[in-house]
Amino acid sequence: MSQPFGLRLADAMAQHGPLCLGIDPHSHLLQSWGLNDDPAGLETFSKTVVEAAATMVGVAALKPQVALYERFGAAGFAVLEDTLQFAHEANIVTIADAKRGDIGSTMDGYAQAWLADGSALAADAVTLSPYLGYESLRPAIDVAQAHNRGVFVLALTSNPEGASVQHVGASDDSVAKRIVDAAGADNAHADRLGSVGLVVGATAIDVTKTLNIDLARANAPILAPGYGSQGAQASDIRTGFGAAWPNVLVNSSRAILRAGPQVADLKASIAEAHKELNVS
Ligand SMILES: O=C(O)c1cc(=O)[nH]c(=O)n1[C@@H]1O[C@H](COP(=O)(O)O)[C@@H](O)[C@H]1O
Repeated sequence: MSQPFGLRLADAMAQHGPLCLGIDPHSHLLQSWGLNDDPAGLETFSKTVVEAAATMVGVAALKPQVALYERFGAAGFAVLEDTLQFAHEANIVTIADAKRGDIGSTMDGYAQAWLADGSALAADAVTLSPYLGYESLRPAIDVAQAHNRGVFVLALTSNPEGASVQHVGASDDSVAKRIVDAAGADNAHADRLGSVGLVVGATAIDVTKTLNIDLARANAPILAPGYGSQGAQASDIRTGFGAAWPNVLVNSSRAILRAGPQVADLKASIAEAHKELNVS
């Protein structure tokens, strides 16, 4: 990769808008597409989604959900490798949603798998969980920077259970605020947009105000899941993120994927989300 991840993502968002399409091959979706819930079905599903995204304007990034490949063991990982490669050849930014987090010494192993050149599983970025301590992620942040790749660190997740950990510390010193500040420090010297991203659920935007979190200052790409199936509305997301909105990548998975299996129907569903989210 010749440019830092943050710049590459900013370019993709300038070209395509703020939509990230999640590739979440749930068993029930494979079934509704008329596919078997097996590695062959997984492959057809994944390739169809990449094909739809690759042949239109509107998808800034693809985010395969690793757990839904991992459930098929080695065969699932082989399909994930091919899917990442297919997206790469189509010039689409990829985010492996693996939510990894470990003590520093073994975190490097995950970093080598998801972020190092030459690894078949390497994506443009990977999601990370900082709940063993933000600094335990340092090996992955370093590998990402060295290879012009990126990370998205969970700060305020879209699920209701996240509050019991992430809101601790209340208004001025919450756990989530510390994560956002730490990412901001890592992005301080980046041009335009840093490569240490944050995950802030589209369903959790209001909390950023009660916790006095200034997302725009972090200079971070912000992955915002929760649009579509989890109920967040496009206009509320745009308003809610305020000054940080230009950095926000809004994920939608099931709400778009259920339009399949025809590529044309998927494209229509992507176009609808793109239109809803796009301010221009
Ligand atoms: O890291 C994520 O992508 C993520 C973080 C979060 O807080 N909430 C969340 O829903 N996600 C992921 O985003 C996707 C949401 O899928 P849909 O609800 O089907 O749009 C799933 O792959 C989730 O694992």
